[in-house]
Amino acid sequence: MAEVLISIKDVHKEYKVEKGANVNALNGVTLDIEKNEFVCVVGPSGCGKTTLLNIIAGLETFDSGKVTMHGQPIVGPAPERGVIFQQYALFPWMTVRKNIEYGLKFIPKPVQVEQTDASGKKKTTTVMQKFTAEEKHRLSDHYIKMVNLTGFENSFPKALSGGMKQRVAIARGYALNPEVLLMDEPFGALDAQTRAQLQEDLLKTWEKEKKTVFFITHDVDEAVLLASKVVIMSARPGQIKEIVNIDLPYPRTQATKLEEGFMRYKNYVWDTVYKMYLEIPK
Ligand SMILES: Nc1ncnc2c1ncn2[C@@H]1O[C@H](COP(=O)(O)OP(=O)(O)OP(=O)(O)O)[C@@H](O)[C@H]1O
Repeated sequence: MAEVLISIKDVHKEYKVEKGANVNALNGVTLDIEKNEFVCVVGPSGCGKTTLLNIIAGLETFDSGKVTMHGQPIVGPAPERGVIFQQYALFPWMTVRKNIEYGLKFIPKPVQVEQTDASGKKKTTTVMQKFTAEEKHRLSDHYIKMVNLTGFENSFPKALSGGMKQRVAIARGYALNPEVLLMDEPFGALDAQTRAQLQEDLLKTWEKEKKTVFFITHDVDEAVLLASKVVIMSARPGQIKEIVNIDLPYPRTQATKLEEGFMRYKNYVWDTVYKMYLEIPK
C-alpha cells in the first residue's frame, strides 16, 4: 500500500470577520496525500482551496481537526514543504541564478562523516553542513537546465517573460528539495501557449525527480493532464465532494488531451464542478 505522507482529518476553519458574519471556509475536510502523488484540487471560487493549501504549508491555523506529515502535526512552515504562488515572488534585484540559490543558504545538507571515539573505534555519523558556493552553483545549473533557462543565468527578473519567471520559481522550489511542493494556481496568470509549455515542463520535472505535489487550479484540463488524483471541493463551506483517480499512464503531454480516456475524465470533472457552481445561490 502507498505511504500516506500528509494526512488531513476533519479540518474546520472559520475566518473571524470584524464586521459581518464569520466565514466558514472549511467544514470537515479529510484527505490523505500519498508520497509522490500529483494531487490537483479544483472547485468553485471561494470553496477553500487556498485555505487548505496554506494550512498544509503551515501558514494558516485551523479551528479543529488534525493535519500531519509523516505522522507529526504540522505546526508551521518548514523547508520540507515548498510553496510556489501564482505571482512568482522573485527577488527583483537578484539574477536568475541568485534567486534559485538564495534559499539554499538556510537549508543545511546532511553529510556522513567518519569519527573515531575514545576507544579508537570508527563510526559514521550524520552532521548538517551548509552548501558550499560550488555545490550551490552546481545545483542551480542543474535546475536552470531542467526548466529550460540555460543562457538566462545572469538575467534579472525584469528582463524575463511571465512564463520564464514562473520557471525560475519552479526551479527554486525544486532546488530546495522539499518533499512536498504546494502550488497555488502557478500558471493562472500565463497565456495559453506558455501555460501548455509549463505544464509539460512540470510533468517532465516531476517524472524525473518525483515529489509529492499539491496543485490548485481552476482549469479542469490542467488538473486532469497533471494529476494522478483530482480532488473536487464543493462550494463554501468547503468540503471534499469527490476524489477522482486519473488512471492515465505517464508520461503525459499535450497530445494526451486528445485521447478518449482524457476526455472522459475531463467531462466528468467539469460536469461535477459546473453542477456545483449552478447550485451556488447568485
Ligand atoms: N483572511 C481571510 N479573512 C476572511 N475571509 C477569508 C480570508 N481568506 C479567505 N477568506 C474567505 O474564505 C473563503 C475561502 O477562501 P479561499 O481563498 O481559501 O478559497 P479558494 O477556493 O482558494 O478561492 P479562489 O478559487 O477564488 O482562489 C472565501 O469565502 C474567502 O472570501
